[in-house]
Amino acid sequence: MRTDSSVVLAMLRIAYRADAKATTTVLVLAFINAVAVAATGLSVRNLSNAAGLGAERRILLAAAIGALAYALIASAQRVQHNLQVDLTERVDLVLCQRLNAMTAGAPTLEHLERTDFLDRLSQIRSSTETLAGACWGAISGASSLLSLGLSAWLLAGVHPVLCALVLLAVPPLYFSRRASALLARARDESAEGERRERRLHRLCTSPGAAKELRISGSDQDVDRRASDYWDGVTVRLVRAMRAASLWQIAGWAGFAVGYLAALAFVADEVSQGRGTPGDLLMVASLSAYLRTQLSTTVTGLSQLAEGRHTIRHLRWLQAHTRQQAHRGTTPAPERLTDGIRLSGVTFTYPGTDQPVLRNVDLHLPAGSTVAVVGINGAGKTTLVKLLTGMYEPAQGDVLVDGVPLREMRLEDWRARTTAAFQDFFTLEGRVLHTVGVGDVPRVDDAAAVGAAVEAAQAGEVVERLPHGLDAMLGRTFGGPELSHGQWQKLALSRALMRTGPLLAVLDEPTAALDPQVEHELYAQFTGPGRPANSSVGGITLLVSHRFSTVRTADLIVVLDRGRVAELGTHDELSRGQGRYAELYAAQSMAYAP
Ligand SMILES: Nc1ncnc2c1ncn2[C@@H]1O[C@H](COP(=O)(O)OP(=O)(O)OP(=O)(O)O)[C@@H](O)[C@H]1O
Repeated sequence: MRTDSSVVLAMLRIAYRADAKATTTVLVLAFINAVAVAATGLSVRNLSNAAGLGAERRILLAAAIGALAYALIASAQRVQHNLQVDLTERVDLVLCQRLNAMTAGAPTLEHLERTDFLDRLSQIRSSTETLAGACWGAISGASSLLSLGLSAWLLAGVHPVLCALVLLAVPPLYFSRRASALLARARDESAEGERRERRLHRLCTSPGAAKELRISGSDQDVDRRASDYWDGVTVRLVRAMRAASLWQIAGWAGFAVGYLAALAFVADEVSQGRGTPGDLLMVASLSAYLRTQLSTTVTGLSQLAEGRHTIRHLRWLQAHTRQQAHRGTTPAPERLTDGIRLSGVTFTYPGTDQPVLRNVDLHLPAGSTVAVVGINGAGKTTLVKLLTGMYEPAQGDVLVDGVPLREMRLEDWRARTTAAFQDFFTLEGRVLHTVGVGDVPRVDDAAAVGAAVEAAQAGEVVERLPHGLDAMLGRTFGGPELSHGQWQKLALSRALMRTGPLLAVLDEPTAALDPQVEHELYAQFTGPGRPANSSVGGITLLVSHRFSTVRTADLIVVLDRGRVAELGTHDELSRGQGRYAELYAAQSMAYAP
């Protein structure tokens, strides 16, 4: 009950802020509607009784009240409906904005990789409109209950037993509640299947994946698997809907029996001379309205139940993101003197039980270029995620000049870092913007963007475009589509936009580039043209599988199954008998004549 009222109040508050006049009008109209229904019943009775007596003035008065009540019901309902539709859209927009702010504003990545978070998010996304409309459902329900009360009072005037007609509301209301609970449970249980179905069907329709799927002939297989999930979801939902309909039919059947019994009872009373034909007409008229009112109440309550269900998910998301909030307050340093240290860092991804990094102790000296190497799944990217504050270690600390990252203002630290990843994103639109967002304050600074493009050896990509930095990119924006490698060059340019970062991460940012460009870029990243300026003690961290490209780094870290297996310069490590020497020899052999 408390949840119901809090849903209604929360939605009303948003609607009132969006349009105070419209919200107040809806509330007033709902009240008018409730009173007008009782007035029609009263008018029918008086009209019939006065006609029997031939009292002209009473007939006129009753007819005038009836006409006014009918007119009010018809017009108030229409206006109320139109206002509600408009307000629902506006509340829906506010809810979507809040949802986006909540998911995009969370400082870490954890929530985006948790399936329970994503399932709830997708359920809310598909129900924001219902949630936004839940308060109108409740208001219509309240208005109907008021008119129900007034009708009961009028019916009691005919015969006290007729008060019991109000009890006819109980079966439809009770059974509709059960039906709503059934549907909500089925939707929750279908969330996982829906997520998998969407993922697989998206795969079938994305051009990137479609190439491989067509060649291997597995498109039909993936489509069939997606369809199996779809069928599973549909069967479950249809079954729940059928059961819910049966509950609702049972409720209305109870109402119909009671309605007929009431009419028969009053007809009998009239035939025995204990009532007037007007009484019979009023009972028939009020009972018909009663059914409409009840139907509105049932729909309103179902909407409210769905809204309650959605808001529970919403509150869960809010609590989760609040819990994730980064509480660090220490400003990031202007320059590094000691560097970054990992002290006893252990990390396990949420929802898994195997640590990916285990008890890592590591010092990345200020002003150095550090290369991280290791086989697939060794934990290189995970290390990068911890250094950039995307996750917090379960144990141990990441210390920036002695200050734990969890105590530092994360937005400060992020403003002093830059990164390019192997799985970069393609931001379609103007080239200037695609690259410039790497340093938002200078997003429109053509000179800065031009310099970053040159540093990433992407000048040739831009020169070929019809309007250079002003050209539009991507089919969505009516521009040309670039090759994967060309997009990667622009992504690298984006990462080189920030000047003087304290940490510059290059996590396999050249995987799609030709070997010559890759070699030149790595020579630049480990030489004087490194992205992190050594005058502020900036650290350049390179992640690579190609040992030949990282040999000039000041320090090489070899990760193996989440542990630091070796540490040193290329000369030191290649002279030894360890993993680095072994992998380096294997790669060199592959290139030997
Ligand atoms: N979001 C995630 N949730 C759960 N486990 C993950 C997640 N991301 C990575 N892992 C696991 O963590 C381990 C290390 O992954 P990571 O991406 O850090 O390796 P890597 O050394 O960068 O590999 P690669 O060279 O293939 O890029 C892998 O075993 C992987 O399965």
